[in-house]
Amino acid sequence: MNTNSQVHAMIVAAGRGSRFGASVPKQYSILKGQTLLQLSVARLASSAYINDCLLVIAADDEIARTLDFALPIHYVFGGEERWQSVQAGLESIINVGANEADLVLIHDAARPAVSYIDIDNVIEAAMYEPYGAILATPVADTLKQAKQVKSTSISSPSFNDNAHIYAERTIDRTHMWQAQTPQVFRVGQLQRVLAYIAKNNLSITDEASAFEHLNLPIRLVNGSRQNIKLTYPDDATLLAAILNGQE
Ligand SMILES: Nc1ccn([C@@H]2O[C@H](COP(=O)(O)OP(=O)(O)OP(=O)(O)O)[C@@H](O)[C@H]2O)c(=O)n1
Ligand SMILES: C[C@](O)(CO)[C@H](O)COP(=O)(O)O
Repeated sequence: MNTNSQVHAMIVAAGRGSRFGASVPKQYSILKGQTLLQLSVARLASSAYINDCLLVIAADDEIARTLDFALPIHYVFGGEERWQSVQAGLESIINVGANEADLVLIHDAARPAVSYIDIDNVIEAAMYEPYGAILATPVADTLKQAKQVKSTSISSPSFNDNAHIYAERTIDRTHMWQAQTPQVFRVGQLQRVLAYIAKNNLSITDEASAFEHLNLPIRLVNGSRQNIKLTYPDDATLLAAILNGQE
């Protein structure tokens, strides 16, 4: 196993942040005086394995290039789906000479609280893997599978008058983990599995899923529960508290 592979880092930042609902894409929300994107680049910069970073941005992004970053930056335009943004970034990395056995690290711009320890842990784990490794954390809460039921009773004003959500069943959480980023893969292997996703018109929400479609093993590295993704409005308060606590 090539345990001294070069690491090519990319941050995916081409999303719209629709669930967060801000006036600008959430990666440009300000916390502790910087955008989430700048904070996430700074976290990658804390790793000795990472010396520059590819930013995958939207074609109409007018903010990224106005910002200062803690690493030398290159840019590429993303796609409609997150995995297509990753694929665009990967093709750019390959086009500038990445080897098949090199490692590519993919991180969400929306996860600025990742620790350098976790970054180095997942990189070092991937160096001993033929396909890759991702940060993840065991599910802590009881998991419910939900179902929507049209309401027949007098609806409470706080509920949608047409339907309520009910618990259908509980999912055994014994072996359930929540995936995070960074996710780190062999360049050539990620290129192959994303081509499979595209060819078969499949939908995935993380790159590890593409390997799972082909029954290829991706190692889970236990990461901090502080590595949350800014997704919904009330995540901002939690993320600010986490960042303050990490000082
Ligand atoms: N087509 C896309 C979609 C998402 N992302 C990036 O992937 C990360 C995680 O995705 P998510 O949290 O879903 O971000 P958004 O897609 O922006 O959020 P939403 O689904 O609420 O619109 C974010 O940093 C986002 O910028 C991307 O680069 N390209
Ligand atoms: C990649 C990811 O952050 C792992 O949990 C997550 O899948 C991103 O999903 P999103 O719907 O694009 O936020």
